[in-house]
Amino acid sequence: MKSIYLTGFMGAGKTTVGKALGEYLEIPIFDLDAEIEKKECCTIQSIFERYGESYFREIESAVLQEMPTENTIITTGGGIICRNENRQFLKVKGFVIFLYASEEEIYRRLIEDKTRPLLSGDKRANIANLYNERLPIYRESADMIIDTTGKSIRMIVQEIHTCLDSSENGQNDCDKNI
Ligand SMILES: Nc1ncnc2c1ncn2[C@@H]1O[C@H](COP(=O)(O)OP(=O)(O)OP(=O)(O)O)[C@@H](O)[C@H]1O
Ligand SMILES: O=C(O)C1=C[C@@H](O)[C@@H](O)[C@H](O)C1
Ligand SMILES: [Mg+2]
Repeated sequence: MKSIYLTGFMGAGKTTVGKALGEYLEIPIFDLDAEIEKKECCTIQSIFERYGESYFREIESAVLQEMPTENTIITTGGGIICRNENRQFLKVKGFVIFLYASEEEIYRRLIEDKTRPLLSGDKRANIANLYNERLPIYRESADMIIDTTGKSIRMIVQEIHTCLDSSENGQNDCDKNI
């Protein structure tokens, strides 16, 4: 089985859902942000502060390509779909599940968060700008879309499981209209 890559905006729940999905499906899981921090011995925030976003994006692409491409769940960072190189990699190597959440819900989930460098400053405006810019790209690069808005982690995991089953049977009608 090709590895499953969870994509979506910051706060969509990739890391949280991915961990629960890995436990449920008994599949190993890697979180790209955590792998980057391990490799650089440094938090994402410090990487941005010390070296800037473009350096971070280089490391992110390199780490993406180091991850197992079979029988694994990879929870990506919210910006993985920004680079064409990454989108091509995901398209060829993986099965991509876009975890959607409404902009309002993203804001609610991240209201107290101080760890995401791209949201420092005017959080509401930064979310709005990035969200509108990225939403079509998440959609286009997805093999499956799951709406997480207002759902518990358990519900989302079960929905993904059901959708994966129907996708294996040649059907994929999960949240196509988002
Ligand atoms: N379905 C959900 N319902 C309520 N809260 C959620 C849900 N999913 C995630 N959260 C909360 O939102 C916050 C962000 O979740 P998480 O870190 O998993 O997002 P992420 O998609 O991995 O973000 P990033 O792109 O920055 O890595 C956490 O506090 C998490 O508990
Ligand atoms: O959406 C983004 O661009 C990011 C999301 C996080 O997962 C981290 O990868 C980093 O904060 C950048
Ligand atoms: Mg995450």
